[in-house]
Amino acid sequence: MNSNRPIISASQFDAVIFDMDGVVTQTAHVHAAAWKKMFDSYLQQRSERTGEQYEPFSVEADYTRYVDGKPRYDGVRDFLKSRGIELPEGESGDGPEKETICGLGNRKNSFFQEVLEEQGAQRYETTVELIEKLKRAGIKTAIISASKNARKVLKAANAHDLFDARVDGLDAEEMGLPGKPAPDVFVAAAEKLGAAPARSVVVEDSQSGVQAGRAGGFGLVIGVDRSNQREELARYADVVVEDLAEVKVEKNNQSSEKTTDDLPCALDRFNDVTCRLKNRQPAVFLDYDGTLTPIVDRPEDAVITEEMRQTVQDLADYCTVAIVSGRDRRDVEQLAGVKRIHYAGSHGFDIADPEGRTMENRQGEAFLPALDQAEKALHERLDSLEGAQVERKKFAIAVHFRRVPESQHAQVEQAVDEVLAQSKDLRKTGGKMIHELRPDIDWDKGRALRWLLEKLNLNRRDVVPIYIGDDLTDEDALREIEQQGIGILVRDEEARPTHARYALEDTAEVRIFLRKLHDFLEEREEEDEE
Ligand SMILES: O=P(O)(O)OC[C@H]1O[C@H](O[C@H]2O[C@H](CO)[C@@H](O)[C@H](O)[C@H]2O)[C@H](O)[C@@H](O)[C@@H]1O
Repeated sequence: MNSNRPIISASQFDAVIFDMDGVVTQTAHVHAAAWKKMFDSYLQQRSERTGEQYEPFSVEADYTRYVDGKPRYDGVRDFLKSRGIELPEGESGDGPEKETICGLGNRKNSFFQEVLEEQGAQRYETTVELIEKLKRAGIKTAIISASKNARKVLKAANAHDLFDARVDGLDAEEMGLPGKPAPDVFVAAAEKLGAAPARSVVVEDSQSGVQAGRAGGFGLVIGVDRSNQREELARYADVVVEDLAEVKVEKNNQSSEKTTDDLPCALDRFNDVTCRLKNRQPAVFLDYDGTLTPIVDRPEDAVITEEMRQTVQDLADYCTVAIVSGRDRRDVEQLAGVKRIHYAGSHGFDIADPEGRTMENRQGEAFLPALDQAEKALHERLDSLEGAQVERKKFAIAVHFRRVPESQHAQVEQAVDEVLAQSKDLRKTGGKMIHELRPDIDWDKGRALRWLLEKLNLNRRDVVPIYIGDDLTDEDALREIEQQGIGILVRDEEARPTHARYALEDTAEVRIFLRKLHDFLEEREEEDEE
């Protein structure tokens, strides 16, 4: 069993759509018995008439070879050919008594229905267990099938009551839906459940089925490999399992309830990350302080290690990378020293492209006079206070109190509040041992991230934004990509609510994660080139 099990999380998905045959029900033995009954009786009649002897239908040898998975009439034709028999095609309306390809096919179908009634069908109990877990997690389920016998099969397998919605062969005919690999039946099932395809999962055991799931823009496509076709399924599936017992279900951890302590480790779940990246490209957004460098006493001492710098630089060869910092853009550009990437400074008010050209985003300019005034007033009040540090960024001012004795922290805050009171254009935000004054407009790291995605034409289904950050201001960005992307928090000792999905413990783990991501993308590109 795969130790990196795929996860269906209620925070990410509203619905799961199951294919019937091979995923929920096991009807191969029913089909095999019906084929045998039909072919053997036909061969017997023919022998009596012609005097020729024919080898009867063998379930072991002939089923997979001539009829399994094939449209009904193709199966009849191919098996008869193996016995040296050729028959006219006939028409789909031919009665079961007719000696035509269609007639014998229809005879098999009526035997199938008889055998189904006599012997029943079986269901995969691990699939049923998964459906029950999904229900408990509040995730809706639907069943789809191309078969016009689906209702009978489900009833025979005692699986007819398991689902919230159904789109089978009869429904598809009535609705005029094309079959797989067209995605229409899956999309219709999602619609019946009131779920968007992007927030729905498709579970399929056939190649045309996973292809349909991918074509429909479903958020996750799980291939179930029942017949040794892992590679073929993996062409379109995000993940392939041998059995649905491998799939985990996570109940909804509403962001407001979820805390940093609840997050699984992004390194342990790296397989989930690569699953999300199947046929998609990441766009990586990185915070600086606390993420690429450990937090230190003085902001000017937060120097990136050469190893980290090189890792980010290498990653930038394979995907879009941006450093999104609260620092002044030029300051963080210099400290990070990574070339040919995007930089967003002052919490996203100041953005430059990989050539260092400022990107058009002029919202902060109007606030420069207010910031200049506030900077002056803060220096007047705080320069004499031991340990206090006023850090001017182009579009924000940080007041650091990490080195101020705790007994004087209130004094720092009071000074900041007094300066704030003098300006109607600024607002106060917090961070790690800092107070910040920023333009009082609806702009933050999250808005900047969205702006960059739009600007770089990365706001697409085949792009997965990944954001890594540690501070409160990073939550704006983590919230922005909560559904669409992968948010990773660099954890602190103290737990707090978060919009991240995974956690890393420190900057060393951030580097390992980024290196693994680089290696994954590099390997994938090499494989694509082969
Ligand atoms: O968005 P970021 O890149 O994480 O920037 C947030 C703030 O980081 C810096 O301050 C923090 O790191 C300092 C150095 O480790 C530390 O001394 C301070 O206590 C932290 O708050 C930076 O100086 C600020 O301008 C950024 O807003």
